[in-house]
Amino acid sequence: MNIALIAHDKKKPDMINFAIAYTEILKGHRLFATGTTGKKISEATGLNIHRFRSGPLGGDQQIGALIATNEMDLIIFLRDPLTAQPHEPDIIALMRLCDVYQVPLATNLGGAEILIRALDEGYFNWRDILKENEKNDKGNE
Ligand SMILES: O=C(CO)COP(=O)(O)O
Repeated sequence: MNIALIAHDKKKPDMINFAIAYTEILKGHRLFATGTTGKKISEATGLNIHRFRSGPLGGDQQIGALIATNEMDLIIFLRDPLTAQPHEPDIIALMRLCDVYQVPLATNLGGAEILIRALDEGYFNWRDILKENEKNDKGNE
């Protein structure tokens, strides 16, 4: 599965602890992240992560573009609900696309824990079926 990991500055320690705790699960998947989040996670865990731009410089939109083509299967986005972000429209756009494409999204650690365990137990296999159907639909166009 393709997993995006994103955290606002005050949530980066939570994200790093999460990535350390679930390294064994995460390393079995393709990982993507916004710039600074990705750098910090790979420094802390050694995980191989494809890094996009930093969030305020377009990273959220880059990940959004992959959601729109159904190439993202899980988004863990530890948002800071108590600090204003200059790129709030990009954040809202990313979350909106998750809703458009039914992509599982966790915006806090509680949800992230549930989703990563569900992923590990195979509850995300429907994503493969969905992507396969989409490929077949395209082939029939
Ligand atoms: O701002 C972000 C998400 O909106 C995260 O960006 P960074 O990972 O570059 O800090």
